[in-house]
Amino acid sequence: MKIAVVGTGYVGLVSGTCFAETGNHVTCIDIDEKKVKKLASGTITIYEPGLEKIFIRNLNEKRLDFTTNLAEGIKDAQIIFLALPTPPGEDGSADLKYVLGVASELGKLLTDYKVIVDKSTVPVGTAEKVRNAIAEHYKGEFDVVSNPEFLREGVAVDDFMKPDRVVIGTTSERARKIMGELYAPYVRQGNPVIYMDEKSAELTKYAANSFLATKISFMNEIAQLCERLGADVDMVRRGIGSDERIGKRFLFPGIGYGGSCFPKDVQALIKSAEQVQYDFKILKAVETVNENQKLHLLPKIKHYFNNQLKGKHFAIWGLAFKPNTDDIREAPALYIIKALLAEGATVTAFDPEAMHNVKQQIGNVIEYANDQYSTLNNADALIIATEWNEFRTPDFDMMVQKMKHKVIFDGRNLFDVKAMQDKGFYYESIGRPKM
Ligand SMILES: NC(=O)c1ccc[n+]([C@@H]2O[C@H](COP(=O)([O-])OP(=O)(O)OC[C@H]3O[C@@H](n4cnc5c(N)ncnc54)[C@H](O)[C@@H]3O)[C@@H](O)[C@H]2O)c1
Ligand SMILES: O=c1ccn([C@@H]2O[C@H](COP(=O)(O)OP(=O)(O)O[C@H]3O[C@H](CO)[C@@H](O)[C@H](O)[C@H]3O)[C@@H](O)[C@H]2O)c(=O)[nH]1
Repeated sequence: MKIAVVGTGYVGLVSGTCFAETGNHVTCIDIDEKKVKKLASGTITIYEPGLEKIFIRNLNEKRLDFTTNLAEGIKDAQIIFLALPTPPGEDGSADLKYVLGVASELGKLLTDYKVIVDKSTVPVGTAEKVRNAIAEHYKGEFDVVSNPEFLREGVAVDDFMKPDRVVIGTTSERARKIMGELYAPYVRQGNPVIYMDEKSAELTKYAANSFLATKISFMNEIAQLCERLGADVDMVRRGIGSDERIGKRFLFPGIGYGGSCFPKDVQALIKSAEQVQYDFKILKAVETVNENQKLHLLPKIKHYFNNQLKGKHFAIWGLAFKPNTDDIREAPALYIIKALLAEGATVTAFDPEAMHNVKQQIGNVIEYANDQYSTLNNADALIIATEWNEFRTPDFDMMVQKMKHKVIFDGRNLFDVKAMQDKGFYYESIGRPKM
């Protein structure tokens, strides 16, 4: 099939590459000239495990190409995906200006039947708005389908190639057939395609993210209780996770959920509810808990240093909002850094993939180290903000040699509490006894 993908960010690039991998011809379109130039010349623009290999393969086999020209990019496409940003607007609701802007441009360009697919995360009613924006300029036949994306950064290729499910929202038989054909290679791997109407598909995406965010905030509150009552959240997590109705996944407490999706999507669903006079109480609490959790380590740190952080030097391991990505959008580490700097402390940080993005965003207000151990020179304490695998079994002897004090505040519960005590560290983590 011939496919166009408008927007070549995390979702657009992964979707486009993975659609090419199953034999389709994909043209990716982006307004960012620099990005398109890089991609067209074979340089990948995001860090996503496993993506580069299939990106290069499909580029070389001429199933994948890149352009800034929308008209050229969609000319031969049977299906046009919109993988455009939907950032929070001023009031927190999803800003549709990118999606509707492109829809309107498409209206001026269409000359024959095409399926336009909302892959972006968009509020209920957006398919209708996209349809209207196109129909304002184009009187011929076309369909608008909602096909939300559920991939996670860091495992995006796997999630896309072997999705738990594919949700296709359309009431058009013609569009349903085309979308069914496109996703057939994935269905053959035993994963369901779930067909529904556009509105239900749109809401499914927000419901999924909000439910997962709720799970995390719930566990973060259980962790708070554990700290106050002397229980161990690791034990509680295992104890409840083995109940199949609860499930083992997404029960890890930490320093709050970040990323480009959960914070904005929870906020957008609260706003959508407000617009139909519904007060989504649970989600509001989920958001508040998360805001507090991002700085949960701060009082612990301040307490340890007798409220005197001025002049103290902190090492930070991990800047990305989660491991295996260079994405720092809403990364808890950035909130911690801001708070430490405001208290007069200094920071040296290391992240395997995200440092270039942090440098771009906050510049040289902190120092950047070339490896995890170099952050520790003269550090009064180490703060762990992202659970990269390489942080899990560090050389503790080397750490001790470099650090001024053997103090660790772990926002991701990487180490065994008792083992840290045996090694002589002062070690505080989330929802577990402190040693
Ligand atoms: N990042 C994720 O893990 C993820 C997963 C599922 C769904 N989503 C949703 O997918 C959508 C896209 O997210 P993302 O993370 O890929 O965003 P992104 O910011 O990484 O990428 C968006 C791209 O669109 C381009 N763009 C902006 N305006 C354009 C225009 N007029 N024409 C062509 N290109 C244009 C930008 O230059 C950018 O490259 C959002 O709605 C998001 O909520 C994201
Ligand atoms: O038990 C857990 C699991 C996750 N997190 C945090 O939650 C955030 C989000 O993690 P994750 O869901 O793995 O990453 P995303 O790439 O943001 O993916 C989410 O957001 C995407 C964009 O909408 C969806 O497509 C995915 O299905 C959804 O998982 C991160 O800050 C994690 O550290 C926890 O604190 N505890």
